Amino acid sequence: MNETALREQICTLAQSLFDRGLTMGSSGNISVRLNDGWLMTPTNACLGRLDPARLTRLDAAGRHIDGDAPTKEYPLHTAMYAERPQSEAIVHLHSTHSVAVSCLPDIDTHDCIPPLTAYYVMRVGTLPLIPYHEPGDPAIGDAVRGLAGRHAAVLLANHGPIVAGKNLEAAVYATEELEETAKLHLLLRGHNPRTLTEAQVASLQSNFGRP
Ligand SMILES: O=C(O)[C@@H](O)C(=O)COP(=O)(O)O
Ligand SMILES: [Zn+2]
Repeated sequence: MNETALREQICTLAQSLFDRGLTMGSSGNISVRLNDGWLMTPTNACLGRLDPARLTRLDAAGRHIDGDAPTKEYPLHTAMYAERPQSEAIVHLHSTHSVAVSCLPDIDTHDCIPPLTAYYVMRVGTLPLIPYHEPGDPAIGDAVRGLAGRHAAVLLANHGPIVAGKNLEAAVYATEELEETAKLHLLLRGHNPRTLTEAQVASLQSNFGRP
């Protein structure tokens, strides 16, 4: 896809996420890798009303080339890309149920949501928790660096998910699946749900595992 088409795609998918209530106000940010840098959503922009011409372009060193000022989470996005050469896009939202899970005191920090459905395992896999950082804190890059190579999605404590994909559509689908599974997880708390077995998860990973 050329840069013009990528700009249009970012705005179209961002608006779709916003219109369906998957992030609110000016929360959330999206980026896409280019040959020589990245396109990112600007800071303080509403994902429902992005202008393709005002998206931020950063060069390969993370310098602001044109467009509005970048999302304050650009160090988080660039750290994740550095660990994931196979990923071409990243989505961060404040999707309500995922944020709710990120605030629970008793979650498994190595994998915040159990394997409830096959589609969740196929799209998201395991979901580690990154300790709380202030939004925009570049130190979060260090926390992500140890995990993002092995995990396409991580959950920021008391904040929300950040999800990488082989392209923007894949990152959006995975973020949506994470949110729906977070909702299921909260609905099922206290009901001792049957989860997929280790063998079932291993089979899904080998048949459908994400890069
Ligand atoms: O939670 C935050 O402040 C950021 O992670 C966010 O979601 C929106 O920040 P900008 O992308 O800088 O608008
Ligand atoms: Zn955020």
